[in-house]
Formats: sequence, C-alpha cells, structure tokens
Amino acid sequence: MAEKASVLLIGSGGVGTIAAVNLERGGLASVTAVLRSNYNIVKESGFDIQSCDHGHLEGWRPSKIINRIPDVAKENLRPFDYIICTTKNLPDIPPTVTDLIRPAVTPGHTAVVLIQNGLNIEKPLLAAFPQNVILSGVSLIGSKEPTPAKILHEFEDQLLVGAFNNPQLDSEHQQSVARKFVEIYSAGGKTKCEYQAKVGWYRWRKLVYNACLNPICAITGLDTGRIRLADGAIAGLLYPAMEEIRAAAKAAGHVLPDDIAHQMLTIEPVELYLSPSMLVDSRKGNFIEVETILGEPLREGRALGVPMPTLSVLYELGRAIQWGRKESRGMVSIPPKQVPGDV
Ligand SMILES: NC(=O)C1=CN([C@@H]2O[C@H](COP(=O)(O)OP(=O)(O)OC[C@H]3O[C@@H](n4cnc5c(N)ncnc54)[C@H](OP(=O)(O)O)[C@@H]3O)[C@@H](O)[C@H]2O)C=CC1
Ligand SMILES: CC(C)(CO)C(=O)C(=O)O
Repeated sequence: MAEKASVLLIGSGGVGTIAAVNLERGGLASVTAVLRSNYNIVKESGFDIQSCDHGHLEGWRPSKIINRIPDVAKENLRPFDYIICTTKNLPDIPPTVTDLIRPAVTPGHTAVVLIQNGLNIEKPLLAAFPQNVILSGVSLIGSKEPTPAKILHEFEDQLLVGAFNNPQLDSEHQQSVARKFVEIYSAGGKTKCEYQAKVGWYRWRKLVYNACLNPICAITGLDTGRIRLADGAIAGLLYPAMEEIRAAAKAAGHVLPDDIAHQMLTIEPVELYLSPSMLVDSRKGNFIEVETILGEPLREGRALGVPMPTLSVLYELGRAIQWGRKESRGMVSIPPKQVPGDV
C-alpha cells in the first residue's frame, strides 16, 4: 500500500478541523494538527464535532496533535507533503502566514494549501517559497468553533482547489499537485471537492459574498438570514456592495454573471441564519480579516478606476474595529484620558 500523504494542518478551528476529518476519513493522508488555544482540551478529550456531513463525532482527534510549528530541518523530520493553512489570514497582525509556516516548509517539496478567504493571499508565499507549489482552496462551508474544541458544521463542505500560478514552476506539475490534493481530500466520500483551474475567477466570485455579507453582518451583529430580512438591507446595502465587487472583478479581467449578486445572496436559505466567519470573530472579540477580504479587492478596484463607495465605508469601519482589537491587546498606545480640571 502506498504511503499516506503527510499533512500538517495549521489552524484547527471551524474549517481546518473539518478538513482534517475529511482527510483522515479518506485514508490517504495522515494529519498532524498544530493546535493553540484548544490544545489542552483536545489532548484531554478530543474534539466534539456536530457536522452536517459527518454526523456527531465525540472525542475525535487527527493522527497527531502538537502545540507549536515544527522546524522540519532542525528537528530532522520527514518533510510534509502538504501544509494546509486554515488560520485566519491577517497580514496586518503578526506573525503573517508566511512567517508562521516557514520552519515547516521543505523547499521544493511541500505544497502549501491556503484554504482561506480573500484576495492576493498567495503573493507573499510565492515570494517566500519560489520552489514550492501554492494551492488555492476556495471553501464554501459554514463551520465554527463556538467554544474551544467544539465544532459546529452547518453548511455542506464544498472545496474548489487549483494552483496559484508560480512562474518558477512547470504549470503541468502545479496542476497535478492540485489534482492529487483533490483526490486525497475527496477520498472520504462525504464532501464535494473539485479541481478548478480558474483560481482568480473563483476567488472574486466568492468575494461577492465575503466582502459584503461578512463585514455587514459583523458590523450590524446580524446573521445572514436576519440581514436579508432586515428592512431595506438587501437593496440599500447588500446589492450595492455586491455590484461594486462585480465591477471590480470585471475590471480585473474576471467577468462574473450579471445575476451573481442574487446567486451569492441566495446561496444558502434564509432559515439557516448562518453566522459568517467575520461575525463569529466579531462576537468573540477576535481580529477580523479586513485586509484580505475588504482591503485587497477595494485597492484593486480603485486602481482600475472602479467607484466603490459602499466598500470604502465598510473597509474603514472594518479598520476601526480592527484598531479597537489592537488597542485591547496593547498593540497601539493612545494619549491618556483627560480628567476634567487637569491642566
Ligand atoms: N468558518 C467558515 O465557515 C468559513 C471560513 N473560511 C475561511 O477559512 C479560514 C479559516 O476560518 P475559520 O475556520 O472560520 O477560522 P477559526 O477562527 O475557526 O479557526 C482558526 C484557527 O487557527 C488557529 N490559529 C491561529 N493562529 C495560529 C497559530 N499561530 N498557531 C496555531 N493555530 C493558530 C486558531 O487558534 P486560536 O483559537 O488559538 O486562535 C483557530 O483554531 C479563514 O480565512 C476564513 O475566512 C472560508 C469559508 C467558510
Ligand atoms: C460563505 C461563508 C459564510 C461560508 O462558507 C464564508 O465564507 C465565511 O463564513 O466566511
């Protein structure tokens, strides 16, 4: 029997834990998961997973759990075939994904799979790891970790995988690495994982949802069902924002269907009352993916002359929220509050 693919999973929250379940169930991969805040609980009693694809899994663990990023060269470890990144992608909050994964990447061997939302997330990785294949995972899944080690997976896992173009490498090789990953991810038989060469097109398409619903839900505190029911929000907020993304995508060479806003808005039923990942982060007081989901498409659209007034406001509100998170963690300093009567 062929040796299983060795996979390092970094970020075992909503998306990552379900990815680990798929890979382990398929039997073609052995997953080592790097855990952080949930490490002790998972070590003690495993994950408690309620999944629309996999049912109720109690005490579940991948093949191996660790609590730090391994240094493959220094520790003389077998190289990882794949590193899957399912952390939040926060280029404005150190460490960046590139710095985080660097010690675990074997040049010329490890394929890095970014199952993360947002635009231009591959750029720093292609620059840092020119000999490695970098794969794009566009995921449609509603999965969250409401409390440590409890995973609630409510929307069927659909994953589109393709290679971000690395000009240093043969394109057929990059394609075959992407197809191999699809094979091992699909082997569990519970999920819809497909190869998609049009990586950029699918990322922009997904942004029609994420750049609009994610911040609007996070700012208002309403889930996707409630924001669709809220007075005036579809016509006054959601459609204008979504049309701006469609226009920016078109200017960037990715023509999306005329009715893409309607398609993405109705992709899940209202009654699912789904909390997009940015709303989940907002409720937890976490950092939000403001730069990759909002900042990058906005900058691209503006540079191409596309007016994006709604997105601009959402972005600045998102940045203000992020600034508040930084302040609460002591990452910015502010002048002391003046006490009335002080000179
Ligand atoms: N949730 C969803 O339904 C969907 C999310 N996405 C995208 O998928 C990506 C992952 O999102 P999601 O699963 O919701 O994220 P979560 O917040 O649920 O999980 C992220 C995990 O990464 C861990 N992590 C962060 N930094 C480190 C680190 N330095 N070392 C080890 N672990 C770390 C976090 O640990 P800790 O708890 O300690 O912070 C957490 O367990 C995002 O880009 C998101 O936009 C895409 C489609 C759907
Ligand atoms: C579309 C959705 C809500 C789930 O796939 C998502 O991408 C997110 O939560 O960020």
